[in-house]
Amino acid sequence: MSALVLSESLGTTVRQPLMRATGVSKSYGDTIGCLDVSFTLHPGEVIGVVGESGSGKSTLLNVLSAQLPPDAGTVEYDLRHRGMSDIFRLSEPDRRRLMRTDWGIVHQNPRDGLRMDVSAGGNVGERLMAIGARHYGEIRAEGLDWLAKVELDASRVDDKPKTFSGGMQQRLQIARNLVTRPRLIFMDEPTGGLDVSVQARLLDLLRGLVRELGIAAIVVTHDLAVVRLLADRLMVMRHGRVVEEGLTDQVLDDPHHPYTQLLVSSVLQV
Ligand SMILES: Nc1ncnc2c1ncn2[C@@H]1O[C@H](COP(=O)(O)OP(=O)(O)OP(=O)(O)O)[C@@H](O)[C@H]1O
Repeated sequence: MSALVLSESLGTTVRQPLMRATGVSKSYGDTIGCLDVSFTLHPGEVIGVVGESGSGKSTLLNVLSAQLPPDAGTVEYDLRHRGMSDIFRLSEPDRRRLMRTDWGIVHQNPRDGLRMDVSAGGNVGERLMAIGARHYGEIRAEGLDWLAKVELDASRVDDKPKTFSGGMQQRLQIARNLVTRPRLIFMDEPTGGLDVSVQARLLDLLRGLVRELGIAAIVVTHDLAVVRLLADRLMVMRHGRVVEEGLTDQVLDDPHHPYTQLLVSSVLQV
């Protein structure tokens, strides 16, 4: 009997999953996006999804974040007042509320996650208003607090993100996502397209915030350095399937599947 089942039968505390994917598959005509993916994510846990271009990472992330319905399989999420629920069986307003209040999505391109014609403070503040905040002074104070957390100068609060550098935009996108204290964030290549030195600082910042706030995250990247730093667990994808999974350090230091061995060795050769 597994430890989990044993503890359940003994009535002791069992960690409730935050998200559970079961047999998730999605194809585009004859092309496989992802195939039969199953995993469980616990509160505060960070899972990295790696694999080469076209392996199905973005497809999986889009299904998990309710942006793309799967052809088969289920994605369940621990809703605050309803417990584990299939996200694709929720009504549209319920799903929108979940995405607005409990989830965040950090896009690779900050332009996809920010409103470029709204001030930096407004970008953060409007997320608070979307969950019911109304007091202007408090919203502005919280906005300034979050700009400081992501190391943006308070003097830029009224500037529009289109006047920011790529790294600054990405930090603002992170503030906009985290200000509502989501329980889960989805990140697609969060440091893609940034200079190496900017990437390192951003990763440090992200890691600190995710740990401090105890947020769970699913991070999709082809960059093993990103998951080494951020992820507790790894899933390695190839041709839409998960070919290997486990604790990040274990998978990267002692890869079992030949494809993972190739991925790891190709990075070491660089
Ligand atoms: N909208 C689409 N229409 C048709 N095929 C698609 C579509 N999106 C993805 N695919 C195909 O599905 C497969 C998986 O693509 P996906 O974008 O999920 O991979 P990925 O690992 O995220 O790649 P990348 O790292 O390049 O973003 C690929 O063969 C891709 O060509």
